[in-house]
Amino acid sequence: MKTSIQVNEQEIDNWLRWLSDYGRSEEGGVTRLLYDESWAEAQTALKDRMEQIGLSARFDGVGNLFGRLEGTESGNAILTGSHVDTVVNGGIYDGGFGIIASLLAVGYLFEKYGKPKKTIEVVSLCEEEGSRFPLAFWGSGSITGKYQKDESLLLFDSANISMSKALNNISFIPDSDNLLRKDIDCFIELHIEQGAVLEKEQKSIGLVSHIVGQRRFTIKVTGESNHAGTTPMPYRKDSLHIASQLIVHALDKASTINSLVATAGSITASPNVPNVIPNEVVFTLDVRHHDEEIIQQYCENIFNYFKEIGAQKGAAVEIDQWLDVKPVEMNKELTRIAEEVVKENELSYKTMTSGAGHDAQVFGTYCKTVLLFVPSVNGISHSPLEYTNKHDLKNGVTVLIELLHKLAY
Ligand SMILES: NC(=O)NC(NC(N)=O)C(=O)[O-]
Ligand SMILES: [Zn+2]
Ligand SMILES: [Zn+2]
Repeated sequence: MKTSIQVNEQEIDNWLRWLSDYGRSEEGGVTRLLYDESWAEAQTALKDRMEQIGLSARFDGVGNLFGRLEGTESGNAILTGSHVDTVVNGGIYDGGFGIIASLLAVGYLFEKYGKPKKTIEVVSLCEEEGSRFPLAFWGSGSITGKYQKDESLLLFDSANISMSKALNNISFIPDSDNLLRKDIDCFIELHIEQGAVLEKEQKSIGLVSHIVGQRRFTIKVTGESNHAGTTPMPYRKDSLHIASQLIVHALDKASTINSLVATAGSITASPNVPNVIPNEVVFTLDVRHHDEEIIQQYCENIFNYFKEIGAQKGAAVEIDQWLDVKPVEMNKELTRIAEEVVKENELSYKTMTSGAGHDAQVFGTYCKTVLLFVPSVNGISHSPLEYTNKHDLKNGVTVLIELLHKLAY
């Protein structure tokens, strides 16, 4: 039997477009990087929205924003939301949808049923993508104790601005210095799939059983600058030539391992001049698989090769790992309840693994966690072309409302 919940499709779309105006890029995407101006404006505007729907809103010391609807019974809070930051020129749904959906869901429940038994908190997590500083999941990582604030504040972005300076430049008032939350019952994240599986299989909802593990590295190859015309090929220590060989090896090797993916997404050469042999190349490597052992073997293998090539060519190869998130299984019981809701609403669904990283992965090792997907048109994400049909957004919000209703009322 279908339930009587009526969600207005247009309202979801309006709210998403409203949020995406903070950081709108020329290409029609969104760039909201941790602690930049658009980020600060978006969080402040979200705080106002929270207050408008009757939540008591507050920031913690790293800029996570919580909107709390106090329950009538004492006990730990149900947390629902996603991340407010984006990649550079990303889409409007990644992260934003989970926050907007949670606000709409909690607003709807409060209006229709009044106070819940269990406290519900909507969270707009400050950072997940790793787009500005060499760390990711800063929001969920701070709440769950994965990160120590003092150490992370010493990190620098590509413009050489420290995280501590970036944080000081924006004006939000944290309500306490305490980041770690010990009063969370469970975390619910609704997110776009960012892949094409649901669309291809014509399913409305994805129930995530596992999230892949992920490691990220920055690799620096130091060779020697010299004249591009007078230095014969055998005499060179060309850092870009060496880095290319390393990248090709890493990616070719990845292609031979089932389900493993590796990406060299960022590269800079110095001095980056046409007629100078580059003395230094810095590139990143992002490695993912659902089996930690396979990630481990792959990394050992390629980094041995990196060292060998470096030694052979007389160049230094430094490998700095700055992200390590393990593959995580979502909570079976919560996922079963979500499945029940999906079935009650006569929605088609698929149980699946997530190849993208999510805050749910960090919460997943800390408290009961469920991750739900709605389809992405053409599977496109991290792009201004990211899109989800309005009726799919609506299905997601409906499921979230009912799940929260079952858990909190
Ligand atoms: N859902 C995401 O887009 N997550 C991304 N960001 C992190 N931190 O994993 C990613 O790269 O998969
Ligand atoms: Zn993303
Ligand atoms: Zn995301």
